[in-house]
Amino acid sequence: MLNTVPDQTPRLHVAAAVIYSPEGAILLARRPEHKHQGGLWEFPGGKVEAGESVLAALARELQEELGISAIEAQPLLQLQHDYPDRSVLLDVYSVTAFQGEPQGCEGQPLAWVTRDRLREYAFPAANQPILDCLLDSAAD
Ligand SMILES: Nc1nc2c([nH]c(=O)n2[C@H]2C[C@H](O)[C@@H](COP(=O)(O)OP(=O)(O)OP(=O)(O)O)O2)c(=O)[nH]1
Ligand SMILES: [Mg+2]
Repeated sequence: MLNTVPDQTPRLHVAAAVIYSPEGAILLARRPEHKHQGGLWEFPGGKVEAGESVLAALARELQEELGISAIEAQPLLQLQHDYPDRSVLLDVYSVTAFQGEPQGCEGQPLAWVTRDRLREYAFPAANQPILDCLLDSAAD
């Protein structure tokens, strides 16, 4: 008999931020080795909790992971990616103003990177459309 149970892996909803310094550099954080996609560089953020808005999740994650308060955030892009072990929906925002000095509150290394050097960092596979977007952008 055919297995008629639909293959529906729940998709993990994640809010992530492309955070700009006043000089236009972008903040990257290195994921801890033991986590999913560990050791790779990411745009800070994390899981949207049940009943939470994406912007509230973004603000909460930036506070928890970096100790900063987002002041201005604009939607940049939304993308889906299926890893062998997990499916994600990344909701990516540009954060162009924030309060506080970002710190790796969870011990994660941080790097301020100019757009022309983004290619030197290893990202999770899901991030390719974000990088394409940032590298294609003719803005500033
Ligand atoms: N924050 C972030 N997550 C990303 C990026 N690219 C990418 O594939 N992901 C994936 C990795 C993870 O599977 C998921 C984020 O989940 P996470 O485990 O970091 O979530 P979290 O910050 O809430 O962490 P935790 O409390 O569950 O430990 O999204 C990215 O650029 N930024
Ligand atoms: Mg996170």
